Amino acid sequence: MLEITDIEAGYGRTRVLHGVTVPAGKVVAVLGHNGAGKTTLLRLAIGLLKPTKGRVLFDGEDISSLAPNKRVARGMAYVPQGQQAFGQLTTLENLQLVADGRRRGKALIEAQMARFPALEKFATRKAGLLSGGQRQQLAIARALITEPKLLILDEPTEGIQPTIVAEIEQTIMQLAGEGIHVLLVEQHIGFALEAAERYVVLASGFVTQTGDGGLAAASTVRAAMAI
Ligand SMILES: Nc1ncnc2c1ncn2[C@@H]1O[C@H](COP(=O)(O)OP(=O)(O)OP(=O)(O)O)[C@@H](O)[C@H]1O
Repeated sequence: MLEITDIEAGYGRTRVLHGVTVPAGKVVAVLGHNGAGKTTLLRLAIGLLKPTKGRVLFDGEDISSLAPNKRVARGMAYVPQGQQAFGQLTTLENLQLVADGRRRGKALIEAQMARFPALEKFATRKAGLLSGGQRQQLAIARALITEPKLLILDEPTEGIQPTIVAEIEQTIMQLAGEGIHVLLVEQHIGFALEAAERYVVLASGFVTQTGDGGLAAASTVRAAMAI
């Protein structure tokens, strides 16, 4: 699906990613401390940033210079940090904004409401009044309405109450079961490794470790991150 090979990228003259390679996998977790370059890597994956060296492959095709909208059209979806939603619109209206004009738009909304019962419960509530966790579920639901092959999630559990963290973890595992690939940035190592098939650890823009996911990898990762 997505393969990122030997990437150099940054902002202006500042190079942030140095020779970064991310293996393919159903769920791939990107771990690392603040400022390690995790968000930069996701921005590169969706095309908001172009590499100065290296390749981004999607379904075997080099998409390194493809614009973000074209990547979305090919089946990539990106949920940035921060539980973004249109706060003055209701939950349902937020979903309709993405679903309108799509064949089966109504069915796509219903499927996401079935996945996230809180969204159905609060369908008529303004998104600005939802909890952070519910808004994150809304952001993920909006992305899923585009029927992606690959969902890119930037810190989906940041600042969210533990019950919804568990629900989001369940969702990620379900998605993998449905054949949707996930590229995930997370600060919660246990959460990320439990869900991940593969992981990479980034430090100062370099990959310092890569391996198979699963909770057994947690101590190795914590040692690599010195925490
Ligand atoms: N738009 C930008 N212009 C210049 N430098 C940037 C920009 N965005 C990020 N950086 C720098 O790139 C480096 C990596 O930032 P990035 O946000 O990718 O890290 P991160 O691992 O996602 O951190 P966090 O966990 O805090 O979100 C940092 O040194 C940051 O200051």
